[in-house]
Amino acid sequence: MDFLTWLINRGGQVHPKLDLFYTLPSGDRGVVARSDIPEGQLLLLLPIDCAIYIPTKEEFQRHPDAFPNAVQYLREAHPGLSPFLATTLVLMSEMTRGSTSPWASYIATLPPSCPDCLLNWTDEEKRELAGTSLEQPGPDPASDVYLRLVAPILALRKDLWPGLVVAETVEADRGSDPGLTAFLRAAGLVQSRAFHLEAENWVSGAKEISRLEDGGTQVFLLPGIDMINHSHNPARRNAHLERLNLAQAAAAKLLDGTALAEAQSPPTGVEAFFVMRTDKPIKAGEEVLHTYGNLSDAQLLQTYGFLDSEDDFRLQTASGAAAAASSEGPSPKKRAKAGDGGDIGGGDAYRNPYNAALVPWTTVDEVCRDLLLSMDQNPSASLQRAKRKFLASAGVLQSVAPELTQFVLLAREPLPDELMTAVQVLLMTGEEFQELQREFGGPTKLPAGSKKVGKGSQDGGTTSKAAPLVAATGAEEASIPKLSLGTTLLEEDDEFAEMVCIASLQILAACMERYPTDVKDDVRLLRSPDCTGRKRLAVRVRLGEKDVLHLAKKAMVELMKRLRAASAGEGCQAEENEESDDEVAAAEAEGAEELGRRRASKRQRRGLGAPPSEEADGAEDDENSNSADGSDGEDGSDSDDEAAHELLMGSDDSDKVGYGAVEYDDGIGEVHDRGKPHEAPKDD
Ligand SMILES: C[S@@+](CC[C@H](N)C(=O)[O-])C[C@H]1O[C@@H](n2cnc3c(N)ncnc32)[C@H](O)[C@@H]1O
Repeated sequence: MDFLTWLINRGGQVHPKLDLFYTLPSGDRGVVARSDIPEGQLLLLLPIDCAIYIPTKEEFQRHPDAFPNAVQYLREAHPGLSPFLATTLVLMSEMTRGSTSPWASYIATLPPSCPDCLLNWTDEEKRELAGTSLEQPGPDPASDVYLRLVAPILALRKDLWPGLVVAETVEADRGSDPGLTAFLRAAGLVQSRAFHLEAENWVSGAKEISRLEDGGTQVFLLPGIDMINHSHNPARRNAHLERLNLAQAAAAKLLDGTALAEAQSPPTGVEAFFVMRTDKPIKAGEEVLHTYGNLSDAQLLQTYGFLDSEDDFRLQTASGAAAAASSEGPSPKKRAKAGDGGDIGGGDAYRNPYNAALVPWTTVDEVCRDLLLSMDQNPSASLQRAKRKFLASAGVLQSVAPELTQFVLLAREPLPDELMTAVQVLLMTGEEFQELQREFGGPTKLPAGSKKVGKGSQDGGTTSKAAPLVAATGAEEASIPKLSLGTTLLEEDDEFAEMVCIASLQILAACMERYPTDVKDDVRLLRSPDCTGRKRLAVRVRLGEKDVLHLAKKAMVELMKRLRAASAGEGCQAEENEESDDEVAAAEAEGAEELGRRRASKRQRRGLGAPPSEEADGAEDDENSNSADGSDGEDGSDSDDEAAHELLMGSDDSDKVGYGAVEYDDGIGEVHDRGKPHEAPKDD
């Protein structure tokens, strides 16, 4: 049966003017309007029983027979399996059932593979990603997950995956193992095509909804709807996806004329609908596009195997022409100086505003310790431990395995407050740290007068004056307040501020060093006509990360200049200053020893949050400057009854895989760890 007939027989709808399987000039497939389609029109409607997904316990208990046998088995025998892996196994099951599968018509529409997904990259190709957040040290994660988690399940219930030969070891040649080959194809398809209910995604900053009770975000393979491509560019996007319950769909008269409307009662399990509608008029020949989320280049590459068009990310020109995507570009004067193209890359520069760079806690810790050592301070191991524990309990580091925390720097927020807070705490003397702990009063007690704020709406806390001491984690429901030092202490103590700025610049420099190529090499490569395919994708990912580090460095220099100006009483506006690489370099080269000598005489700083006082400074000069050891430092909308859910695409198991994996360790899902103490800025 052809796909459209299958869909309509099952109560689905497709706009008659849509070509679902159009071959685009790029060779990829996409959905295109055959003739003009007005705004607000229904493009596709899909009853939920057409989707392949793992139901919640409640959904499953309501209609256990409405789901395929593989779903029943996995729900009952492997409830702890990540939704990503479980959905992959269900898809594999339907694929191996061939024409007997109720999804055979859908499966026939699927591409043979997701060509550039990282799962398909050779080791040599992956080496181009060295130093980036996509670098995968250690064994191939897909083969590892297959052997560890998937193969034993396949072997136990051969009837659910008929005809699949399961090897006990993975051959060096991946292609020679049919079980692994089938798994890689299904995993790539789920990764590049599945939707989750609203991104619980640090890049988009969206809310967490629709999770399975064992953790992990539900993912849905949505036949037909998954033919629609992504665009990051709001000017090109023209459609969006919603999930409606039965009453909502009926009220909107969406079911009129469908097989469902004629049925006396809907088939069991059909309690929701996925609906794709036009946001604006679509012209004949135009491609239907929606967004898979506000994703960094690394996320797009890892999950979907492509990057957005460079044209969509072109930075503003000196003449002031609007950038397609960047919401905050440098001033025209600065752009002109940078070659009309922004920070790195010269005149042809572009920037994905959702790009990110990761700064590992271990680098932050090491740089701060080395800086203190160079200043003749030797922070004891117990003080270091106490600080780490405190930062974890105060929400600055992830609570599970805080040492695996990676701070997320975004192009739009290059100096996250969590990083600045961590650096400040690490550079505090033992007395200062004790005082901070006393004032903070532990992770659940707010100091009097402090207030909870959602950080996402702030300016990133990097240059804001007198940031509140305690900020909530950003989510409305967050109950644990989070330590946020802002720049108050830096404004009060210029030498401490210098230490923090120098350490931060050294941290950024250390992160830049982990890439085997420098920015100039990458820019040169991108300009070369030979840099195509996967190599170009890799170069763009690493250049995007370096760009974020570079932005962070610039922001740090701005902060340093502003603090120095404020300290000198000039009231100078840092924004007006023209920074240069020389100044950045000079800031980095600042002698820590000299700073240490100056600071040693003022070790006992005034109380946290207290107003600056000359007497206090004078008194401090006579105090013993040795640091003491610190004390221990212990010291929705998922309901079907609600309005339509916004949906974003993605096999969002990312809090379970990749960095700092906690509950699941699939190792092959998305790259970014939601456990990171980072709250992304809201989408525009
Ligand atoms: C959900 S599928 C979309 C349908 C897909 N084009 C097909 O032929 O089946 C996602 C995949 O489409 C491709 N894709 C989507 N948006 C794209 C874009 N803006 N540029 C390039 N490829 C894109 C990528 O291969 C991605 O993994």
